[in-house]
Amino acid sequence: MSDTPFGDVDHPRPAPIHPDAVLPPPMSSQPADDDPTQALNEAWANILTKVSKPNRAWLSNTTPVTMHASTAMVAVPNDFARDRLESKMRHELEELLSDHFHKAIHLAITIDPDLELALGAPDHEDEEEEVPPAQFVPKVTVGTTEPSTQPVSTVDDDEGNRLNPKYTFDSFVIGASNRFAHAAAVAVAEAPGKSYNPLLIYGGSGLGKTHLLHAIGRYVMSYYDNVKVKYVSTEELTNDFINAIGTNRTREFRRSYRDVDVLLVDDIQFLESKIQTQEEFFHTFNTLHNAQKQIVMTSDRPPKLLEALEPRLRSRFEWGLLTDIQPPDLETRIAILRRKVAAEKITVEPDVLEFIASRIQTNIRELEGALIRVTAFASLNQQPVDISLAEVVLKDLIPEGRETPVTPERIIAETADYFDISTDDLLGTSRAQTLVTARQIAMYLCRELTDLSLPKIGAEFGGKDHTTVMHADRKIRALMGEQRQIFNQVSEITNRIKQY
Ligand SMILES: Nc1ncnc2c1ncn2[C@@H]1O[C@H](COP(=O)(O)OP(=O)(O)OP(=O)(O)O)[C@@H](O)[C@H]1O
Repeated sequence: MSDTPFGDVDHPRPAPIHPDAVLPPPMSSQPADDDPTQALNEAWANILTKVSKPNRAWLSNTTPVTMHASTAMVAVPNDFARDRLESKMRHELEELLSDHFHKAIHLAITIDPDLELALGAPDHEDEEEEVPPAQFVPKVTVGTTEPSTQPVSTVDDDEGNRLNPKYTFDSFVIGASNRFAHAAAVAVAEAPGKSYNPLLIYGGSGLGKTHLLHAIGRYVMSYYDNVKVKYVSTEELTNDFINAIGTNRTREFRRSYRDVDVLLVDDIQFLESKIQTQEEFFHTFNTLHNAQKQIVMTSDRPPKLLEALEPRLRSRFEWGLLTDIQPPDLETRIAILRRKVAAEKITVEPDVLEFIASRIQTNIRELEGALIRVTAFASLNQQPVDISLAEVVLKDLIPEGRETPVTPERIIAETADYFDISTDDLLGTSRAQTLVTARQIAMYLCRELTDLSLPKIGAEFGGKDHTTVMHADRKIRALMGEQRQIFNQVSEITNRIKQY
């Protein structure tokens, strides 16, 4: 009996192809049948069209190397990609290769760091550098040595942190649909890095996830001394990362995401299929988590349904606490409208609030939009806000019958058509008054009628910044109650969009 790892010495198994083995150079002038490299190139191109969707993105960073007998060698840029191919895709790829070559094919995966450079990927030197542990020291109220149980100062650094001053725990209405998420958010805000880390809040559009994220940030900033809170949407995170790669500033990128005490990341479902950003975020996550810094994320789905997310990232998202937010019941919707009219100091009779709340059931952003339209219409016409008026206004907003989802393309096309301008002009940068108004109305309608986030809307308008969209949204909301012309324009365009 042989003691070699290859079994019987009389019948040695062929030496396995080491992933880093040097294989014969390709002979590109030969026909594909004789040229192993070309044969594999063709097979790989074919496989890219057949591989299952979640796996396809991973293959975009791979390169076929060559064939050697029944072994196909493929290069990937790093360990991360190799792990993924090994653990999730080997079986599928070998099957597809075997089908293509009509014989059993074994896949060998090698790492080619040049590939990473060619892809513009960052160096990995400081992937998970140590950062000092978080220290959350409560602010002390003047005249006492005890920390206040309430936030003791307002957050004056809104610009830097981009936390909406209206999104606080105080302005958040609690109901059965969001009670648990709210309690978890408060627990995290009171003891960041200690109670639940990470906290992940998931649920449908317009249900208050971003509101809670901002409320946590504002609370932490007002309650603790010298804390750094960073709020970011996943689109911004991805863009920052891509820019950092393009300008060789990945170290600065890392510092800006790791030199924080609380990281708030909105809409992490947009990480799906973004392989390099996932990898970068994985290391950022580890660095922050190891230093007991708090991470809070929102998503439209629970992590297990984020199929195109790297498994080790998905499992980390499940380390702490997962909590969902459901659409609010009627009572909560009425309470939200009441809170809203009180905050805006407007008077609307309870039966009208109930009517609006009964008509708009699943999205609180739409609920607020309906209230704005009803009160704007009443103010323009100097009419009391009653049910018959609300019925007229909401008829346009909620057409009878089946509704097809509204897309930004349709909003842009209808708005351009209404103002008799080209879509290029609408999406451009001209400051001519008609174009500015048309652009701002279209942005407002994207905010009101679609589920898109501010950065996503900005991207639809030729790459405008999210703050431009926010400004347009606020401006048109305000103008609707002041200028009949704007109200009519918004209503008519909505009508056309909805009747499409
Ligand atoms: N429980 C609540 N109390 C008061 N206002 C709420 C509540 N829930 C949501 N809102 C308001 O509804 C609007 C939409 O909420 P938010 O933007 O937080 O939703 P979201 O779940 O993050 O949606 P999306 O996934 O589309 O970004 C905001 O103006 C928010 O203040």
